[in-house]
Amino acid sequence: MFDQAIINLYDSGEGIGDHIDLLRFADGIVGFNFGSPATMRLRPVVDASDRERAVRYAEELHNDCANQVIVKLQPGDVYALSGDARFHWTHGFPAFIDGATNVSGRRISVTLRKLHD
Ligand SMILES: O=C(O)CCC(=O)C(=O)O
Ligand SMILES: [Fe+2]
Repeated sequence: MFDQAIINLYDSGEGIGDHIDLLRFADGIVGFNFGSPATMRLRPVVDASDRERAVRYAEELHNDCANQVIVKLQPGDVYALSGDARFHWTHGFPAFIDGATNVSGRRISVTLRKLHD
């Protein structure tokens, strides 16, 4: 099903901004969380019907943030993004949350994806 794995390394004070993964990747993305616990934030984008636009401008197109979903990942946890969560919601790991670093120590993530044929 998957044909690639990306490994990301985050030190304390680092994160990844809200984004939608590129459309060249198929639906169904799986991520493993190792090392530090970390908080993932998902937010719906306004009018995600145009997927190209949603991917390109994901950071500016956030809808009502009260609608956001916070997922607290422990070491060894696995998450999956598919359907709306993959195409119509952004995901990100803020560097700081309420003034505190999201990652304490080092975090390693492994993300599995499939490129469209
Ligand atoms: O570090 C993670 O778990 C997420 C990485 C990610 O969203 C990405 O590489 O597109
Ligand atoms: Fe991503």
